[in-house]
Amino acid sequence: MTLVKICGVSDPAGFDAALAAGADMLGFVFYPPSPRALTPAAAAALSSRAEGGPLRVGLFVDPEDALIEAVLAALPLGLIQLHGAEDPARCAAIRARFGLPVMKALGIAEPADLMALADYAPAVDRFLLDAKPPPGATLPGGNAAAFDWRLTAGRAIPRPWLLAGGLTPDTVAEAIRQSGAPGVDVSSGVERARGVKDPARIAAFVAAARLP
Ligand SMILES: O=C(O)c1ccccc1N[C@@H]1O[C@H](COP(=O)(O)O)[C@@H](O)[C@H]1O
Repeated sequence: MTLVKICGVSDPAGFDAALAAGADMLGFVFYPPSPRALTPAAAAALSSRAEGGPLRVGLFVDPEDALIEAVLAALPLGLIQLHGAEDPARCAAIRARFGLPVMKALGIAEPADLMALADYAPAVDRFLLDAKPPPGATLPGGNAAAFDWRLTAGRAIPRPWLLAGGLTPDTVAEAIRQSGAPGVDVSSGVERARGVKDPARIAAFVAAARLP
């Protein structure tokens, strides 16, 4: 079954909808410039709405250790997503220091971009393959931009991976078919306004991703 991550959950309605829809992973953004950013305390309050359930993922962009420490003091995470310019050594250091699996996001626009996967593979547990930020974008992700899904078709990706970037309830099934992705991640495509999750779109996205 396709793994589904709903990212940028920032209010109770979005959290409850992702839970009810059966998402596998929930992403909390700890990157202040994002419209989806949470404080550690706000994320802890949201996360405590349910025991167990989806894996809680902390999304960071070139974080200082102190930020990760502050987040982990407030709530447990199951996975650290690194969505900045962290190199393999930094990924390995974060994984070792915090004893948590790491998912590295990489921007993909052309076949050559997939060559970086081999360098990162020993240092990380998962990959998230996203579009590169479009010109003028101020965030490194969460821009509703897609890359050519055929770039990963038939490619051996050296870690479990999620496809991200511009996915929506209407496109996710075709994206999975074209890319061969074993999992998907979405933020903008399940929002009714930038940074505001839409429960109906979350339900529709998870259902569409799980279609046979
Ligand atoms: O969502 C954000 O605000 C964000 C900020 C900084 C880095 C990454 C971010 N989001 C990640 O980007 C992917 C793709 O987003 P979208 O679906 O195209 O909007 C998202 O799944 C998050 O993992």
